Amino acid sequence: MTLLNSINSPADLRDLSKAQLKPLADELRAFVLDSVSKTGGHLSSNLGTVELTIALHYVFNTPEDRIVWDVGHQTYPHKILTGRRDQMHSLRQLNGISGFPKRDESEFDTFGTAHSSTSISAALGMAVGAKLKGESRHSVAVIGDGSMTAGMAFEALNNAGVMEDVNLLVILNDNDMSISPPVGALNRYLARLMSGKFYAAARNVGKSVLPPPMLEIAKKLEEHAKGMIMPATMFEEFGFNYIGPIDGHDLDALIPTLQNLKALKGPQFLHVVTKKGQGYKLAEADPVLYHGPGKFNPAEGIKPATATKLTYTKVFGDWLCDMAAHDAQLVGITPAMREGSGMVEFHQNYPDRYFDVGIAEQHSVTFAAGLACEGLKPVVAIYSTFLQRAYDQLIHDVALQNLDVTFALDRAGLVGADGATHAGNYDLAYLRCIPNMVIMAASDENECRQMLSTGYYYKGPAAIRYPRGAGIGATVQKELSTIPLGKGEIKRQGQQVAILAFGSMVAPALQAGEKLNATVANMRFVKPLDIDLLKQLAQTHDYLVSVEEGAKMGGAGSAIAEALAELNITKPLLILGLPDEFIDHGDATQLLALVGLDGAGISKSIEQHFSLAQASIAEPRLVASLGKI
Ligand SMILES: Cc1ncc(C[n+]2csc(CCOP(=O)(O)OP(=O)(O)O)c2C)c(N)n1
Ligand SMILES: CC(=O)[C@@H](O)[C@H](O)COP(=O)(O)O
Ligand SMILES: [Mg+2]
Repeated sequence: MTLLNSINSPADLRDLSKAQLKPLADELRAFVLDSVSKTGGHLSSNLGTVELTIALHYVFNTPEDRIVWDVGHQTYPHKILTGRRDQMHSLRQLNGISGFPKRDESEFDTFGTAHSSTSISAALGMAVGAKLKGESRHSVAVIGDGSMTAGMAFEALNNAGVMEDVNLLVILNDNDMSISPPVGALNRYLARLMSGKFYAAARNVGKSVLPPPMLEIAKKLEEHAKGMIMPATMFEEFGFNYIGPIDGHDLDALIPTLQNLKALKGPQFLHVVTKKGQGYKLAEADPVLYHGPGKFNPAEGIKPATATKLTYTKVFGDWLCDMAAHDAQLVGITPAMREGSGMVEFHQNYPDRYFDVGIAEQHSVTFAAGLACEGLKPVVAIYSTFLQRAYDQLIHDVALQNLDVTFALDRAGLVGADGATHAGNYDLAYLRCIPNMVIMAASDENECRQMLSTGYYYKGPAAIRYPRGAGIGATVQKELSTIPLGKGEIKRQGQQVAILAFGSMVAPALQAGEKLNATVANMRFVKPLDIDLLKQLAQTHDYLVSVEEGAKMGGAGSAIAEALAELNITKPLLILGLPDEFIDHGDATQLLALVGLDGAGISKSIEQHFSLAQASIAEPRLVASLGKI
């Protein structure tokens, strides 16, 4: 690893000869594979951006020139070349480096990303910022073909295409893959562009050898010629100078092309073609499996899992198939997360009722609204964090019209290795204030299935939230039974303290309940809240505690506080949940313990808050004066 070890910043890279870049790429690719196999993380996309990363840092004067990586799951080569090689072992772990670009991690991470399709907007902002400040630096957005499908990318193209004198380069990294195979008309269009490869390649050869003044003339001639022999590309119609497609693994093509593009003014568009998983045969053959693997042995590849625990995602996927068999009106929608949302089987079994709409969360929700208008029963399977993108659609298109759409909200709460960008911490707060919404939080696998049926049969918008990964190991019944709307249940009867727990917090609340001899209620519904149960618990206990795996501000605890105020009940209430700060990556169990949301943390908070340690829990009268109904 001699070359790679000598690169501690892109300045070192720029000291290398062009001949050294290919061997460097080989070392970098081997390093990425070795490193990800030890930590887990996004693999296929990173193997595919090795040469592009080298070429960008070689040609552009980073960090003065800005590179904005879309999503940022493909930035491991970038991290390695920008001084973080020795920290890769800590990737996505507590106190380690992030799996995505982060502005406070490195000056080379010009923009924090992880939710897709933001790069062109951000790079355009930087390009206009440079222009307004009289600076001549370049801004480059690198966006994948999957991420290109989102409306936001087109909003940015639309804006950028009329800015004639900005130093903006958009690079489309086309590997003909999203996480799963790409979908939609854009994908079909890009394939058509690829089939015009010969013409495009011929153009590029001319462009890559000509000096800038000649290039301008060549461009004019080419435009003239194109007008006669073939239509301009869509990107040219948007006002960009389109170059490509070129081979994104060929440094001899990438470097001169980037050098030439750097010399041109105005919005430039480079279409590069790469292979997801490049250089590691197993990932090339199955880029889906190797998109975001856990640890594995690269010599053997990922082994089929033996007797893995049932995940909530699988509970949803099974329920979807069963409900689809039961009700022909059911249609399932995913914004580009077929595997992550557990919809592979549904896709296989019900191809005509399965809709992968691409990375288009906003569209997915309004599309569901339209289907509901026609009497169909749409189920939108979406990660809690990605539903944030479709907030107006949820309010304006679904809830306001009280349309019958079921939202299966996966990855609710802390997600672990992906960190703050992907944490589903806000759904309870942002959903709760929307009229007509029913909101449920599953405390175990069987309840998740029951809640999905309950939400499905509720005639209006309903959301069921459940966490990433496995549950507590509850047996899932086969029938499609429901639970009574707006009704919680008491799981443990204690005294003095009543813990009102939501979803994933029921299990640790029960542990705390054992320690404190507290009553524990599984509230089940954040909306409608079980007011009768709340009143009963307030009447029979001295202290109330709410606990949720979500932002404390505006969440389920706030709902309880509001309800108590409306009922004119004065009772000490401790609200436990996630603090008002972004929580970085790390193991989810570890993170929950750190924020005090494990059994020990919950009981400790209760003891401290109500000074229960000093006052014996067996003698409740000693502390009862703190509050009364
Ligand atoms: C708004 C949003 N929706 C969904 C995702 C999940 N996601 C992450 S990467 C990805 C596929 C992106 O495809 P592409 O941009 O082509 O990159 P590739 O994985 O092919 O390198 C998806 C759907 C996301 N990060 N952001
Ligand atoms: C980059 C991205 O957004 C996805 O790849 C995400 O990391 C998947 O998360 P899960 O592993 O929870 O499905
Ligand atoms: Mg792609």
